[in-house]
Amino acid sequence: MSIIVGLTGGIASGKSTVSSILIEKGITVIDADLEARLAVEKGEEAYNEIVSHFGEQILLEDGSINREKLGSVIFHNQDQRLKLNSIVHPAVRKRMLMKKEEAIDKGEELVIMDIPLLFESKLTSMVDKTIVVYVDETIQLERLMNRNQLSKADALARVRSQMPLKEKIQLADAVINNNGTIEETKKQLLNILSNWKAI
Ligand SMILES: CC(C)(COP(=O)(O)OP(=O)(O)OC[C@H]1O[C@@H](n2cnc3c(N)ncnc32)[C@H](O)[C@@H]1O)[C@@H](O)C(=O)NCCC(=O)NCCS
Ligand SMILES: Nc1ncnc2c1ncn2[C@@H]1O[C@H](COP(=O)(O)OP(=O)(O)OP(=O)(O)O)[C@@H](O)[C@H]1O
Repeated sequence: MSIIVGLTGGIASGKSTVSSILIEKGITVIDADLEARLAVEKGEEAYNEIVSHFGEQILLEDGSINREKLGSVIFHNQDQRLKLNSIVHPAVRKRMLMKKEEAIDKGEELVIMDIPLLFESKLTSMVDKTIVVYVDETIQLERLMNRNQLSKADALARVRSQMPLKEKIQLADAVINNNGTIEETKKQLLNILSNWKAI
């Protein structure tokens, strides 16, 4: 029997950091951000729909999607964000479910699905248990501004485009507090998984 864990949190709260710890241990992590990138590559259906809705000005010279530009549109405009979600999310869901089935078929005992919008998109039925990676908003903004070279206003717009982390905590089976060091985060993660007898 496989146990499927949904790993979520807020933007820049530390999901990828937690995922890397798991990947190092040889555990399969299915990454929604990665699947979303693949789903909008040139030639994919979602790519064509994005170009027809957002126009060719959303493309780079090589014809691929200018992610920085698309981000600056959708993180400041809810209607455009919902439109992009409606184009990309069905393809992402399909890819994620395929990967999950593959992992189950291989007999993997623990499978992690790293899904930033797990609660917003009501995808909890895809998983058995949920972990939220939490950080205080001040730390979240600092890390996001540093990682993406964003202004405070742009970072705040991205944070505000998601369900507040404090609400996600209420919905989670387990919470990792990632305000501290990565070592502290790792300890919490291993503790949760061993309580669930997942490792
Ligand atoms: C807007 C895009 C082009 C920006 O690309 P960029 O390379 O700068 O960011 P990346 O894809 O790595 O996402 C970074 C983080 O932003 C947040 N985020 C991304 N898309 C959204 C969204 N539609 N709503 C809220 N938060 C989002 C997530 O926390 C994600 O982990 C890209 O995020 C995108 O295509 N988003 C729509 C698909 C989506 O919802 N992806 C999230 C998981 S399915
Ligand atoms: N405990 C920590 N201490 C210091 N820096 C950290 C810690 N955890 C994560 N970071 C840094 O914070 C940033 C955000 O972390 P990470 O990329 O793991 O977040 P994420 O939740 O995967 O983000 P996104 O939603 O954008 O995909 C990264 O630059 C990462 O190196």
